[in-house]
Amino acid sequence: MQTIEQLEQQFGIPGSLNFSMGPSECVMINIDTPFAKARITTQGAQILSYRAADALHDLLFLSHLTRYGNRRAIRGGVPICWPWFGVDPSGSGRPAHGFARIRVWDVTDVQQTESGGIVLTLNLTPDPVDEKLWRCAYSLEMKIEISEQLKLSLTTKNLDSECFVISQALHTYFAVGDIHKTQVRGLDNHHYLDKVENFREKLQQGEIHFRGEVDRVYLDSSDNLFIEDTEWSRRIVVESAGSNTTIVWNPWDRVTSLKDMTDDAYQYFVCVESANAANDSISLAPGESHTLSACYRIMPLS
Ligand SMILES: O=P(O)(O)OC[C@H]1O[C@@H](O)[C@H](O)[C@@H](O)[C@@H]1O
Repeated sequence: MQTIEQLEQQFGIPGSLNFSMGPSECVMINIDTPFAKARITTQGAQILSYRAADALHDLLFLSHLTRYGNRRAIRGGVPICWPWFGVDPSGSGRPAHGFARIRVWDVTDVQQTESGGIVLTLNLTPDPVDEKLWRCAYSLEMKIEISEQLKLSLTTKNLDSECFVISQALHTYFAVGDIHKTQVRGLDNHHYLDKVENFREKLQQGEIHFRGEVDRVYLDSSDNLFIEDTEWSRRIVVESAGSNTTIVWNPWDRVTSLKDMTDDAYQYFVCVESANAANDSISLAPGESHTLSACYRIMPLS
């Protein structure tokens, strides 16, 4: 495992990027650019915070009660669900949303852009500890660009001699001022699987409002999405590529069953996840690769 000293020596940029030890020995990457401040942990290559220089609020929600540490899922920011999204598709009791979010990733590259942004690369490679969970050889790379936008891209490469199938998601927890005053636009007229009603297929009409638990897998959704938050007067633009599925999730009163969130936490976030899931799972032949990416921008709500 890379130590703080090694990381600092190899990748630190005085004044712009440093490494520190967070709770439960999670390595934190602290970034300060002219555009935004951000915090990322090598646990799950998870972005925990992104706050634009002139912004009053973080783009991302992070639970006060989240737990940290090896093989624990962090509640908030941008968890990476990989190599499967949701419950174990084989039904054999493997962890929900795969194992990428509970593993420590390696930092492999840091670049500063001409305008002062930062591009960070983290990699995950097979580890004997996960052999029982996933036998295929792969490489997984996450690139995170911190600039006036937050850009993410997750590339899976099949290094095996056999084909394999993945589903995946960038399970982003967007912070909102008040979920009651939030709507998601861009999914009008799209079919979705309603997980709250045992995956019944339904048709979205108009924008999504939140008045109770929402847990939906939108199919064939590749257009830009807009999270409009009147409490904070901001619109978040979500632009995805390599993805035809969007998950929209808010647990509402089911939050009380989640030990790593306070009972009122559901009021302050919505998950809008760029994904490949359901009929959009990705099959990769040996040597093939696939990139799932997302770009987030904040605009004033006029
Ligand atoms: O508690 P977890 O494993 O992080 O999952 C949170 C939620 O993640 C969403 O993506 C799923 O659609 C929900 O069904 C799930 O409850």
